[in-house]
Parts: sequence; structure tokens; C-alpha cells
Amino acid sequence: MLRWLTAGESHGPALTAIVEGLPAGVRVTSADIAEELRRRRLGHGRGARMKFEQDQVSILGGVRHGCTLGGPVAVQVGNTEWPKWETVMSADPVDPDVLAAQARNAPLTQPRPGHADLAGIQKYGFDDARPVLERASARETAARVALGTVAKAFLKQALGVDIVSHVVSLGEIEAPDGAVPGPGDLAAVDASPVRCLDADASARMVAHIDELKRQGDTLGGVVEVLAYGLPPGLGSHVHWDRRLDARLAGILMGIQAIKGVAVGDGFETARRPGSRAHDEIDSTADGVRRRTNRAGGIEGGMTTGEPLRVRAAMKPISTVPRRLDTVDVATGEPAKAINQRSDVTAVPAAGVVAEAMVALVLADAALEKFGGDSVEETARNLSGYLSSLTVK
Ligand SMILES: Cc1cc2nc3c(=O)[nH]c(=O)nc-3n(C[C@H](O)[C@H](O)[C@H](O)COP(=O)(O)O)c2cc1C
Ligand SMILES: C=C(O[C@@H]1CC(C(=O)O)=C[C@@H](OP(=O)(O)O)[C@H]1O)C(=O)O
Repeated sequence: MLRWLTAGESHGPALTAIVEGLPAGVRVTSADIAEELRRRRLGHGRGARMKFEQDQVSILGGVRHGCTLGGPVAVQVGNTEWPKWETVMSADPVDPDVLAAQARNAPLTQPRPGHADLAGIQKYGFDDARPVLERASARETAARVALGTVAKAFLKQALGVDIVSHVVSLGEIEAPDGAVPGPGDLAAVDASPVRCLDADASARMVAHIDELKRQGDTLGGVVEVLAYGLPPGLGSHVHWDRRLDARLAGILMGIQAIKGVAVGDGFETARRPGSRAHDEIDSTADGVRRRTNRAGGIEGGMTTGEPLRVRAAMKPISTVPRRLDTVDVATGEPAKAINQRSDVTAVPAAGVVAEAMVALVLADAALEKFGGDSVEETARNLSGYLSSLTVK
């Protein structure tokens, strides 16, 4: 079983992440993690913080000379902005006079509709949104991407799996249906300012973001994650919590601002008759194959051996520069919501985060099926399973 946890606040000194349960021998370096973190900062429409802040990666445990050792892997992602927040976010008590002198420490009492501010204030008994937004912030996704890098490396090295993502819609602009990246297309996707493979749609998405920014507004969209090279039989039909589709949906919905998940053609499938909804099966020279992949590579909660295809819908950023109506929790009076600098959209970055989340679920499912205390052992077990498949 793969277990993982993250800790840390948006403006704290660092984020910390631990994954436990990966085998020994996964080749991974701090540079690999830094590269994935760089990808997470991509995207037209991201706010100023993405430009001036750096992610400082240190692997604190579980890796030696570029290879995992089989124990928990611990990664720290330092915030270079920490010196500005040392007092406001100090773990130890600070002299109240020192705190009062810092504008940054002023209580945030006008909760943003759509952010965690108000529900968090109510639930935890705060009178300020700061302690809520610090942990709700998607800054935390940097820690997840760090762990996802290790999971991706395991999947590639033990199973030959490649994971890619792309933006399929941003606000009202949609990429054409055929523009689906293959296993080698990650660099081409990342070269687009909105991580969309279709150049025309990409240009229209950029213009849409610029227009909404001018209007003081924000945007959401839909990302798709694909995993190539999976064997049939990861996950299971036998119990709800072993279904791979359920596990993927759960983990994708666990990303900040994701409000919908689709497996394969998802909601579209519900509109079609069965004859056009399912993937007919052929016997080919390469073995049994589905004629289409409307199911997105999962049937009965198990991988089919076709590419895995899942989508996640992200709502628009809730820090709307136009400032939505709210209530000041200190006075009970009508107010305008907090408006600090913010992203206009973070859909391109959400794709990179979704890749990491999918990688963690797939690595867990692969280890459940094939086990292995070393990458070689997992690969050997996979190869034994593939050669003994009753139907190839
Ligand atoms: C990569 C990424 C970046 C985000 N950036 C912002 C942002 O700059 N401003 C903001 O208000 N929300 C941002 N969000 C969304 C909030 O974190 C999210 O809406 C909030 O935590 C409340 O959770 P919920 O939307 O799931 O209800 C971002 C989300 C992601 C995945
Ligand atoms: C810092 C990151 O994203 C942040 C996520 C976020 C939110 O509310 O989720 C709000 C913004 O932070 P701030 O309000 O401090 O500018 C984003 O910049 C990051 O992704 O590294």
C-alpha cells in the first residue's frame, strides 16, 4: 500500500511531503522533482507569485545516489518568499506589538465566496481567514507534484507507463476532439502557453484569459490526463473501494477547485445509445483489442490495457478581482470579498497536478497487483503476469 501525506502552509517556510511504500531502485533526483515543479508553475493567467517565488527542492530521506532505498521518501519544497512572512506565519508565539505593526498580519474578515475562508472560519472557530487560506491554498499542490514525480518514475521504470495531460477547455473555449497528446507529446503540450496541443484553440484560450483579466474576472476549465502502457487488470470490480475509477475520481476531486471528474467519455456516454457508447472487441494480430476507447481504459473498475483517460473540471478562481459580495465576519455588515493578487486561471497548472495525482493512484494499484521490494522485482512480476494472461 502506498501512503502519502503533505504538510505546510502557503506562506510558511516550506512544504513537506512523504510517500511510503515505493520499492527500492526507483531512479529519481532533486532535479527531476524541480523540473516537474517548474512545469506546475506554467500557464498563461497565473499570478505574480509564480514569477517571483522559487520552489527550493531538497530530498530529505529515502533516496541515495539517485535511487530510492525502499523506505519513506521525504521531500521539502522551500518557499523563497518566507523572509517576508516569518513573523506572520511564525510557528512560535510572537510579541503582539510586533504582530500589530505588520500590515500583513491584519485579520482577513471578508471571506471570498468560493474559497475555504468562511466555512473554515466557522468550523475551526477562527475570527480571521488567514489560518484557513494558508492551508487551503493550492500552493500545497507543489508538495503533491513532488511526490507524483517519484510515482511517475516508478511507473515508467517498472511498467513502462507514460503519463501526459493537456487542457481540453478553458472557460468557453474548447480544443478540438482529435487533439489528444500521445506518450511523447508532453514537451509539445508544455510549449503551449495554456498547455493545449491545438495551436488555434491555444491562441483563443490566451485571448480569452486576457479579456477576462481586463474585466477583473477569472476562469476555470477542463484538463485531461492520459496514461499509456498500463497492463489490463489494475484495480478490481470486487469491491467499491478497490475500483480504480472510484480511486481516480476521489484523488482528482481532492485537488483544490476540481468540481467534476469524468472517466473516458464520461457524461457524453450517458447521452448515447449502448451501441455507440461501448467499445467493441476484436481479435487482432496483437491479441484482443477494443475498437474504440470511449470507456477511457477502465471497465468494471479495472484497467483494460487501453490508454487511461480521465478528465477533471476546475471551477473559476474564487479570488475575483471585481470583488464579489460577502459579509464582514467582524461586523456582520455587507462587504466586498478579500482581493489579493491571484491567478486569473490555473487550469494549465491543474493538469500537471492531476498527472501527479493519477500517478500516485496508479503506482498504488500497480504495487497492489505486482508487489515488489525493488523495481526489478515489480517488473519481473508484471512480466510473469503478462505472459500468463489467459486472454492476451
Ligand atoms: C494550481 C491551482 C492554483 C490555484 N490558484 C488560486 C488562486 O490564485 N487564487 C484562488 O483564489 N484560488 C486558487 N486556486 C483554487 C483554490 O485553492 C480553491 O478554490 C480553494 O482551496 C477552495 O477549495 P474548493 O475550490 O475545492 O472549494 C487554485 C487551485 C489550483 C489547483
Ligand atoms: C502559491 C501558489 O498558488 C497560490 C494558490 C492560491 C490559492 O488560493 O489556492 C492563491 C495564490 O496565492 P497568493 O494568494 O499568496 O498569491 C496562488 O499564488 C502555488 O501554486 O505555488
